[in-house]
Amino acid sequence: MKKLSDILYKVRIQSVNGATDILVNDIQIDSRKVSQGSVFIAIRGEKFDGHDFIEKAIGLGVSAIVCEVMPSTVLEGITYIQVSNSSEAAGYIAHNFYDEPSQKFRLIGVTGTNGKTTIATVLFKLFTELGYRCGLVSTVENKIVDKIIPATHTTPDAISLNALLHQMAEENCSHVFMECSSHAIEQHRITGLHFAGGLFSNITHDHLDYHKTFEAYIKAKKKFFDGLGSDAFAISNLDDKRGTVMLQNTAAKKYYYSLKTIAEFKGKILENALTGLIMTVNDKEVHFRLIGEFNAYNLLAVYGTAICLGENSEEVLRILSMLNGAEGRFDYIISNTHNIIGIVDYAHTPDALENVLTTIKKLRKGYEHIITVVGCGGERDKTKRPVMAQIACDYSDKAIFTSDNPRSEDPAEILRDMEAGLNSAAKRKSISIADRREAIKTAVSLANKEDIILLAGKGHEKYQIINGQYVDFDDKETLKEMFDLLEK
Ligand SMILES: CC(=O)N[C@H]1[C@@H](OP(=O)(O)OP(=O)(O)OC[C@H]2O[C@@H](n3ccc(=O)[nH]c3=O)[C@H](O)[C@@H]2O)O[C@H](CO)[C@@H](O)[C@@H]1O[C@H](C)C(=O)N[C@@H](C)C(=O)N[C@H](CCC(=O)O)C(=O)O
Ligand SMILES: Nc1ncnc2c1ncn2[C@@H]1O[C@H](COP(=O)(O)OP(=O)(O)OP(=O)(O)O)[C@@H](O)[C@H]1O
Ligand SMILES: N[C@H](CCC[C@H](N)C(=O)O)C(=O)O
Ligand SMILES: [Mg+2]
Repeated sequence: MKKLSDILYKVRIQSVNGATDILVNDIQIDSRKVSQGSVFIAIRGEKFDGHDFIEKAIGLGVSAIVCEVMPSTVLEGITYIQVSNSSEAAGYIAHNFYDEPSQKFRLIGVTGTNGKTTIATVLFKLFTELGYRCGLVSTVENKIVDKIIPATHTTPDAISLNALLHQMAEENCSHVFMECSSHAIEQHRITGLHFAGGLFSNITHDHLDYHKTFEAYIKAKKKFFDGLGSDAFAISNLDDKRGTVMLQNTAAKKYYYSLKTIAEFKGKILENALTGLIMTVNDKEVHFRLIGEFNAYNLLAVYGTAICLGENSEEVLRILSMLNGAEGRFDYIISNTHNIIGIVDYAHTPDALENVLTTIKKLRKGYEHIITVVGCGGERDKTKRPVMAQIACDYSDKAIFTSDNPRSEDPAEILRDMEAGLNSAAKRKSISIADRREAIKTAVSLANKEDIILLAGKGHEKYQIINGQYVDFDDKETLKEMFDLLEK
């Protein structure tokens, strides 16, 4: 139970109708979840306007309403708080309601188009190895020390997020590493949180269906750094065109990492192979298990964070050199006798697919063939289908088109969309096999010694959504199974 007036701390209130010294036992942004004694915060969304559900929420017994527009009739016994921005209010209210969890540990936020999951996960692993009790909020999963809590979003809504952070505080976590998606920043899911540090990876064209323009997308990311306090640190990528703009107006102490120029955290790649990266980090030579230039950046971001958090440089590099990356992010296995390299990657956009295939091309010795297995999700942007199919063919010797969560769509129809518009060279290189298991089996059977197979799009996912049903499926396990068959 909390006193309503206490949880309104920092909220920009415009008017109040009713008593604020009442006790409330729950806060909700969804009218379907309210109960007796809840506070219902009405938010205008993409599909619905929470204000339309105020009456329904009152019917279910809520004690207070937080809204931007007062309803035309206000009821006796209900407290109405009119605020200038309900989403922002939800951020503050949730943080207050859950006892300001972010004040109880060091919270580090990671933002950028690519690399968030990798950076946050590697930080979690590093600090766990250093002996701390840690929390993780990420696309793949949320973790409280060793307990896994399934993730529904990259960054959950303000209420779920603060409830999760509260549990982390209860479990005595000292460090929490969290991905901050641009959607989350824009929708105030992280408003009210106290960050000890913020990290920027990079920014490329993405999510423009939501943010509309690239400038708006950049602004959304920058807002995160603008909101950091003077007691925080901010670490940015100096090699990214927007790296300095991100930190332009932050009150936090600024640091940069770079592979190209002088920076606080400076790296230089000495060797970049499928067996790992050899690079210098502030002049110290280290071998890492993570591969690819992009991971050299991720490692510098992680290293910089550890130093800003006061850790010992030698110890940090020693542990980092032993760590693997995040599940399903350039995750690879090698078949025993034939040395076929199988890479599982979450690349599910044209940009990410091109990125991962370019990296593979750079890392291979030259003679190995690349076989790519890829599909496109149902009920998702249809324009990416032919583009991803063409990219797969352009960068591979053979492409196998298959299913990646057709959801309610006909898999054959999605495959036809992928095939449409392929140039003739691409057509010759590609085949379509709707069953993903069969597609992987075919890829393995087509591979010669030391060839490289890329399974793109599903990464860490443990399911395939077909006809709206979740069916167990795991790219990496399936690949292992096929490799084992090969050995027999
Ligand atoms: C586009 C987007 O981000 N949508 C998020 C947004 O939903 P919305 O704006 O559509 O909300 P809405 O359905 O219109 O409803 C408005 C309000 O009315 C309420 N409502 C609605 C119906 C009802 O009966 N009663 C009721 O009270 C809703 O609870 C909500 O508060 O607010 C919801 C609650 O916080 C989110 O769950 C939802 O995420 C949707 C499911 C989603 O797919 N989001 C993706 C795009 C997303 O957030 N992705 C990023 C990662 C992106 C990346 O980097 O890849 C993430 O952080 O996960
Ligand atoms: N620093 C980086 N720069 C460019 N690409 C990267 C970087 N780090 C990882 N990648 C690649 O980008 C993709 C996404 O990586 P990751 O999951 O770490 O990022 P993310 O920002 O969490 O993405 P998402 O928004 O999809 O959750 C992967 O395909 C990975 O191979
Ligand atoms: N956050 C993305 C992930 C897509 C992953 C891919 N495997 C698919 O299902 O299309 C989405 O839901 O659009
Ligand atoms: Mg992520």
